[in-house]
Amino acid sequence: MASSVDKWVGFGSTMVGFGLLWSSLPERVREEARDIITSWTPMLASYFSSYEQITIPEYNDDRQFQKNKLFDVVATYLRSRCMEEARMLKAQLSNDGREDTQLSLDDDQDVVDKSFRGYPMRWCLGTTSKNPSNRINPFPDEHGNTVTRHYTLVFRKRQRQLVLNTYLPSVVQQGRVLIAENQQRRLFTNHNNGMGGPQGLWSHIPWKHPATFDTLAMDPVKKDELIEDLKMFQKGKEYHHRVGKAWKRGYLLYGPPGTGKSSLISAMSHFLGYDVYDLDLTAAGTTNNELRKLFLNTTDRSIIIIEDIHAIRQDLTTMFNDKKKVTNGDELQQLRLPRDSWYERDRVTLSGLLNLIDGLWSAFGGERIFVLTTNHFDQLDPALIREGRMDMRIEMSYCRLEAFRVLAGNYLGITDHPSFVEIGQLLSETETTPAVVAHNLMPRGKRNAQECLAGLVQTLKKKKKAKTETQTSRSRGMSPVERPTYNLRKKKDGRGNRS
Ligand SMILES: Nc1ncnc2c1ncn2[C@@H]1O[C@H](COP(=O)(O)OP(=O)(O)OP(=O)(O)O)[C@@H](O)[C@H]1O
Ligand SMILES: [Mg+2]
Repeated sequence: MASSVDKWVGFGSTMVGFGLLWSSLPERVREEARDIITSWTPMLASYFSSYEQITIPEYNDDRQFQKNKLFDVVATYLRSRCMEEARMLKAQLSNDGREDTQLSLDDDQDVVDKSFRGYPMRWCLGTTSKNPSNRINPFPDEHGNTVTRHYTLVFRKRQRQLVLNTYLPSVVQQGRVLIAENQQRRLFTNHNNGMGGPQGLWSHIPWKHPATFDTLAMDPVKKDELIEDLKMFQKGKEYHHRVGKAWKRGYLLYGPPGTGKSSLISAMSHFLGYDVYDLDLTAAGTTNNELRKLFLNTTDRSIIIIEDIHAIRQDLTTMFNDKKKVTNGDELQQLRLPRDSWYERDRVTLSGLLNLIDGLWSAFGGERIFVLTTNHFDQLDPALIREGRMDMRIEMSYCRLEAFRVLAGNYLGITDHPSFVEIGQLLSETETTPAVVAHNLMPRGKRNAQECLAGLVQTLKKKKKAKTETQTSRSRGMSPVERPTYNLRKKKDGRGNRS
């Protein structure tokens, strides 16, 4: 039996023989052999290794430098789950207008996510330096190469199916929720932004409206019902898919000015973590075609609002009806509309709008909410509000005691006071909007809570008196404007005599 020393001697002479053979080969053959060995090495290594890896590059493709959304989702997930054990961190101010410091992993930092059923998932943030394939090179290193970052997830081979089917989808889901929670909401508008190109269809500013469901004064039953509905909608991806319905929902908010329709939209946006798109159909140049483009350029998880829909309906219907009457250029001139735009396809029409809300186009993307608002429910076209198109109609009405308690809590920090009984009674006898109540509760100068409440009582009493007077004049068949004139005449005639 050969000793171990003999084995090593045999191995050494084989290697020497191989070395001599290698050096006797021509340079070209050696280069080719080197290339083949280099290309086979990772394959062989992965064949024998018990680990696998998935790489998530920061950019989808180095020609366009389009950001890979998954990269941001993973970064956010790791930031919240695995930061504690990381030794090398980077800090920056968040770029959404807030002043928070944001920590993230530094390049080449490894972390292990232990939250997945006890299986260690190793993540590493690495960098790649490549020769740019074209002239665009936004991130050059000192050699002119393109430097980009990527996350690598390393896991055991036998966990492959588990990672692909369960772990990664859960990282994506949690990362998206965290992004939504942390992100500053944005308010988009299509109104006269004056910017060209597809990026310019919408311009946006940070969404700063402070109203939330906690500060919103409305019927508590209706509020709870709406919150439940929103929760169901958010969780409804599977459901909508199963029943073959686009994952979208329509809400119609109606009620007098100052009853909180816009405040409710703000509360919905904060609750869901969605951006808001304020779609102004009367903005210059908005046509059916433009409307589709605008819609295609909204993101998932967004609220698309169309305010004062009753006014839009009138515009649309008027245009639609007038079109049938118009036969020549002179009539177009009379209507003062540009000649070129006087074709249905060049205008926003009711059918164009309905197609967007409920037709084929509405199925584009997912998790979108349409909110239409109006002060004149009775003027709406039935087609616009038919069942199924607007899933929920929410009436925002005048302020009553329950809603008042919320406002008193917001503005004065109190939820009960002896004057609440009288205020509740006066509110039920008048048509007072939450906006008017809120205005009266605003501490002006050195007014304390007691004085604010007393001021509100005075305002409500005046409103009640005015209402009673109006009702009395109506019952006598006179308008309140006529009454003073009548009284004057009654006092004196033209010559100064009493009549
Ligand atoms: N229900 C409410 N809860 C809390 N605050 C309210 C409510 N309604 C009105 N307000 C107060 O009045 C202001 C105006 O309300 P908001 O803009 O939401 O009314 P709106 O119904 O959208 O009115 P409009 O029909 O004129 O657009 C709000 O900024 C808020 O201060
Ligand atoms: Mg409003």
